[in-house]
Amino acid sequence: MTAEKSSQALQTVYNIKDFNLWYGTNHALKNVSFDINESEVTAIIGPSGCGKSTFIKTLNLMINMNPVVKMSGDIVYKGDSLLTGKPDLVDLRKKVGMVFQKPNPFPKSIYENVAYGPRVHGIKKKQELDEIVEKSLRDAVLWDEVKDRLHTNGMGLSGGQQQRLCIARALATTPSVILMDEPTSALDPISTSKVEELIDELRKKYTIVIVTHNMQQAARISDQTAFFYMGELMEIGETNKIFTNPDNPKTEQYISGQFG
Ligand SMILES: Nc1ncnc2c1ncn2[C@@H]1O[C@H](COP(=O)(O)OP(=O)(O)OP(=O)(O)O)[C@@H](O)[C@H]1O
Repeated sequence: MTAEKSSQALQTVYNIKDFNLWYGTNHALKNVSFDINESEVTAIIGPSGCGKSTFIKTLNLMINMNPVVKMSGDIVYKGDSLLTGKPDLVDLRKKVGMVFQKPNPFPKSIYENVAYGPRVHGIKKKQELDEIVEKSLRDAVLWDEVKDRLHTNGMGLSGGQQQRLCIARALATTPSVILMDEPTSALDPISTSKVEELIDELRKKYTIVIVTHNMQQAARISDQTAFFYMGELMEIGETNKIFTNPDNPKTEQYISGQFG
């Protein structure tokens, strides 16, 4: 957390209130409450099965694709309830982009991967699409590597480049939030550090929520860290504090590698 950020009043992007989620009878998230602020990186950490992926998939309601899921409490996104309101899912996913664990470019050209979202949202003019593609690829720090081969297949890029292409694809619809579910776990160390540098750039303009198993990564890149354990939010706080002086003994045990 940078000093200048902590001194500003940050807007709340998500207000999560007493949120519960069940897969059938499996109570996967229990009474989770916390806020996610604009222009911050929030890291979600915790052992396997604690509900990290489930939680991040609720933030753009991707979780609704699973018919056995039931939810209670609320997740309020910029003042609108995602549970009791009637959110327009196309619009929500335009504003809340998502990047997954394994890079998943479409089997199309680099250009088409990035232009796809804006086209779906009604942008047809070639010049406008060209500008969006260039800007998104620049913002994803991929432009220089691909500008001479925009019309070759995105699947032909390296894993790390593919992940930055997926980030460019998410940026192309001008979201305000980017959700990242273990975005570097399939990448080599060099690609990982490139994506981490990119996250450090993106934090200036976007609110980022990242699930990670890598605690050094959470400590390096996030402003606040939420530690989940068996579906409960055990502790949330400023990242420095969570990693140096957590309040909850379970957090201490997890970050010191005693389980997980
Ligand atoms: N599609 C699903 N159907 C039924 N239960 C599920 C489903 N997805 C997850 N669960 C259950 O919900 C709980 C939380 O799983 P989730 O995948 O969110 O944890 P996680 O912390 O992301 O784990 P990992 O770190 O291993 O990815 C687990 O008990 C899991 O078995």
